[in-house]
Amino acid sequence: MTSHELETYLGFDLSTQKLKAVQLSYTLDILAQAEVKFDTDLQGFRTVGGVNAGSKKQEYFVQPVMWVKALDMVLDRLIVQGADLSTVVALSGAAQQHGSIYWSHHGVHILANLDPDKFLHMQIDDSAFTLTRTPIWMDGTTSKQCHEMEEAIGGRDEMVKLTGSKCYERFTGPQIRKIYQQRPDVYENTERISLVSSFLASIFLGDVAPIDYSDGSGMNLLNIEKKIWSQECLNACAPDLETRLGNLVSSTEVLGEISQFFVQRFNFSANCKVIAFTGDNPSALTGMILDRDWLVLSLGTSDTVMMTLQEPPKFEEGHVFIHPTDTKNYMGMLCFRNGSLVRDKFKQAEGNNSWDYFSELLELMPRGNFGNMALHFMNQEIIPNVKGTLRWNKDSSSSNPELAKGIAKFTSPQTEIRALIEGQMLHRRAIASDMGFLFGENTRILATGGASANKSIVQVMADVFNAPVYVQSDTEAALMGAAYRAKYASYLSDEETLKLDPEDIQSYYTFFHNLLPHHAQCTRWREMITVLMTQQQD
Ligand SMILES: Nc1ncnc2c1ncn2[C@@H]1O[C@H](COP(=O)(O)OP(=O)(O)O)[C@@H](O)[C@H]1O
Ligand SMILES: O=C(CO)[C@@H](O)[C@H](O)COP(=O)(O)O
Repeated sequence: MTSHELETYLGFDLSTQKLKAVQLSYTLDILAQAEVKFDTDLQGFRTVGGVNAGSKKQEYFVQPVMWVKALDMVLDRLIVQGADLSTVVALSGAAQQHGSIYWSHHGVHILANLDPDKFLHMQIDDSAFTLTRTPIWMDGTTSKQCHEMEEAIGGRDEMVKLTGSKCYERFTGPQIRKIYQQRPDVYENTERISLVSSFLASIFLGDVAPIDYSDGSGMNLLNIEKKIWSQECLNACAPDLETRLGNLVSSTEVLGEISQFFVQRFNFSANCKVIAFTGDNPSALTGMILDRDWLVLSLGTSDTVMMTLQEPPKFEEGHVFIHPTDTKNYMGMLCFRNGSLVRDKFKQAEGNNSWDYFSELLELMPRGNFGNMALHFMNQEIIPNVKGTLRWNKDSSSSNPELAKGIAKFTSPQTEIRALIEGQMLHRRAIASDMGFLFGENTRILATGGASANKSIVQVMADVFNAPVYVQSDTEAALMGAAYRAKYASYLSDEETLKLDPEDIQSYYTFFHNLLPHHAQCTRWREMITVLMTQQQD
């Protein structure tokens, strides 16, 4: 074994409910894994689903000290699992997007002066933060600030054009503005502001870490075409913000070497590199190792679509982030609220509360459902912003008053179920196309999330998207993506790579395919993938 082959990589994912860690070998096999669940492992913080609800409607926060304590624990658990951290050459991480952490002057000082004889949480305690209850992505209390920021820069279209998203309540810019307006003392005393991802990176680095382009795209503050902070948006948010945010970096940037604290307490090598941390959604895209032809369709509680785009679309209701591994490209993300919860309701109402029976009914009807169609937005949908149900049949046309009214109900449960699933898939396809995804011969769909276990639903997906569908059962793409980026960033910063002509430096996608040539598409997941469908004939 060469000395290179002994190298390992570490990835972290600080998601809403838990902190996870994985150590990968040189050949990307899992050596050790550990996790800390906030609700059960850190009960003192009284979280439900990883968060604390505030006294106001839509108010959600977390005490950042809980995350610090979770880091102490997850590293201990990794070691108990047999992890030898002295072999880690690079580490990176992912975290829930949009949350903001407010460092005090003391906090920044403490980061650089950690004592290896003490736990992290005994040093990075409440006094490290000017705000001890940090707003997270679930918080929806900033409608006023969203409106003000859009107004200030010339309207919603301008916000979408500059930052890739209209102002959303959970996005960091409106959240920071709320703190500036409602807690001016806190804002004044805040030395630096981190995202959850850069907060975690900061602890490893022993210094406040820069925000990366991809996660920074979820703030309504970053000009995604120029890859710089947008002065218009900063001005619309809060004064003297740029110095508090610091520089931006690419998501594969080497930030520096790990802090001495970790060398002495956990036996890391002093040369271990800390790579920029990013948001969990961009990190999930890197964990799947997909090229441009792939569309990810996650069928979880809500349905989420992710894609790579060459141009930033001016699309009001989606999110456009700078791509995490190819900064010339963009990542498009669409969220649909009426996903599994609607499918669950139909399973109960029409399918005897059984997925098997639901699937039988779905398969009873042919593709196209004899022209019977439906769209069910039981909750207010995000795209389009509507609520309600519309059913129609092959005789309905725009001149037909039945279309406007909608048909009350189809006559058979199988027609209902087929109309629901075909309607959902057609809707996702149409919006992905509006966002700029180019469907073609090479299109591949990667299905994930709870409902991707249902082969009848996946079959409809293949029919509607007219493309092969692959099912990914592993749900830890964000975590794996973090460890993969650690490896790729090590390659990019390796002396041999730095000598290469820029043309000869491998892209992220090529790098992983060359590394694991026996793995076809979706390298790391191959053993879990079943090709369920090839192209369908009409
Ligand atoms: N066999 C199945 N067929 C269709 N849907 C399923 C099946 N099994 C689970 N689901 C759906 O998966 C959903 C949960 O998906 P999951 O990805 O675990 O959610 P989360 O968003 O919480 O991660 C459930 O609400 C359920 O509707
Ligand atoms: O707000 C968003 C994306 O815009 C969420 O997806 C968060 O990034 C939280 O992710 P999880 O921890 O729940 O996976």
